[in-house]
Amino acid sequence: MLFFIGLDPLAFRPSLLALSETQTRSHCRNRERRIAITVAINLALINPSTLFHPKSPNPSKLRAFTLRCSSATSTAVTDLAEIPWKTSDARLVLEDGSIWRAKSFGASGTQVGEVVFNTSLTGYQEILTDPSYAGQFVLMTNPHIGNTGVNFDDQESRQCFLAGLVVRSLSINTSNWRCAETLGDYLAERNIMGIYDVDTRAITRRLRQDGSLIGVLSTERTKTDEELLEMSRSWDIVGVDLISGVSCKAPHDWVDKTNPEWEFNSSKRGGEAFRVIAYDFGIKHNILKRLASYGCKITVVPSTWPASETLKMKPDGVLFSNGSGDPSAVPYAVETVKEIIGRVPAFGICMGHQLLGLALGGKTFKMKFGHHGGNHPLRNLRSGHVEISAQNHNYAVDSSSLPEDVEVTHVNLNDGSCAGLAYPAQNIMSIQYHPEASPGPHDSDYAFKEFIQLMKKVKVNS
Ligand SMILES: NC(=O)CC[C@H](N)C(=O)O
Repeated sequence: MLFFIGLDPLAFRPSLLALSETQTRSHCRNRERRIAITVAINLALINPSTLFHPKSPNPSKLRAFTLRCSSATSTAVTDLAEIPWKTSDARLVLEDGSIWRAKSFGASGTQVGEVVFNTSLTGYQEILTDPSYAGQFVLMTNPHIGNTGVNFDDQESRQCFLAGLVVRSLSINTSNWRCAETLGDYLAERNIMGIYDVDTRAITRRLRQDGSLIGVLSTERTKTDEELLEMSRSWDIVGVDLISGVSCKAPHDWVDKTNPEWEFNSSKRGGEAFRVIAYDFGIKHNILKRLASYGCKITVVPSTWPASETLKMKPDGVLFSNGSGDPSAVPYAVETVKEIIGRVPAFGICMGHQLLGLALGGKTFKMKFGHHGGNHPLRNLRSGHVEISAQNHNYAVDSSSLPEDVEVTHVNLNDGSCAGLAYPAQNIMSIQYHPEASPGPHDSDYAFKEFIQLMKKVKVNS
């Protein structure tokens, strides 16, 4: 390990830095130019006498190393994702009147959305491409984001639907062998705004205290704070149909292109085949991948696909997917669910769970700040087991509004909210969280197996 006083490339101030020499050498060899640039900047700007090597202080060795890094990267200086000395050029104006100055990355412009915080430590790319985040700014509580760049295999849908990304510290280095481009470039190409160097802890505390807030993100100097505040106060996400903007436009068969190397628990592939119709309210690819892995042949249909057409296709089961926005704002989807349940086994995930709750006669409500992250504990009330789950929702089913014969199967252990339902008489099961995770722990993967067993039971008895 190398310790030295150097220039913190993010804060642009001298700090005590630590680098693994072996790691840094291998980064240089493996064309990881950005970390080499950081090393070169830091080492070039300091007096070798301030270097401290715990094992063998050897300034000449370090100077030689500096030169190697500098020459390896001398043409790459303009490649830096963001220049560290950039000053704030963006504002996040929240509806409560607070103004947060930040630095921009990705796209520029002005964008309105609901600010939510996500506590996942990893998986920012899956989060960016989860359609359930449509209309929302995702604030990552993990302070360091962007260090693995992005690749094109980990996307959860065809595009980024979220309103923007808020991070504390944007990594100027990308270090991962799968990295295809930097996070900043990826967002800019998709016209998604991002900000960094903003106090994400303070914003998170505010959201926890006051609940989710609408905000406006802007890089436009011509817009006054008052104009942006007015914009945030005249926009709302409640009661808006967001699923029609994220759903596919036509039915299509899911072709699983997953490289088996990346597949979680692929041993079940090739088993008994079940024909599943998956309603796309903003479906994540990993739900389809997991179903395929359990032996399902899947046709994905748009959110407006008539129930009568689905029933004509004679599926073994229907999946109601995750999706964006307020479930009570899409009565047409609730009607479709009502027409299907009782005729075919049904499985609802997140938005699908909420729509099933409404179709069964229950009510949904908006939570204070929702659940977004990969560390939510819940209890399976049937088995008594506790699972750590991946969650992403702002609405929930009100357990007390459900008819008596609907069973609450899972409960969130943080706030006691309804995390799962079953209505055995109609072969219905649903969960508020994400058994496919991505990102997140795989404790709940067994839910797919239970859906398979439900379809199998009905198939055998029919
Ligand atoms: N992931 C989801 O399906 C989200 C469900 C719903 N849009 C909510 O925020 O509660």
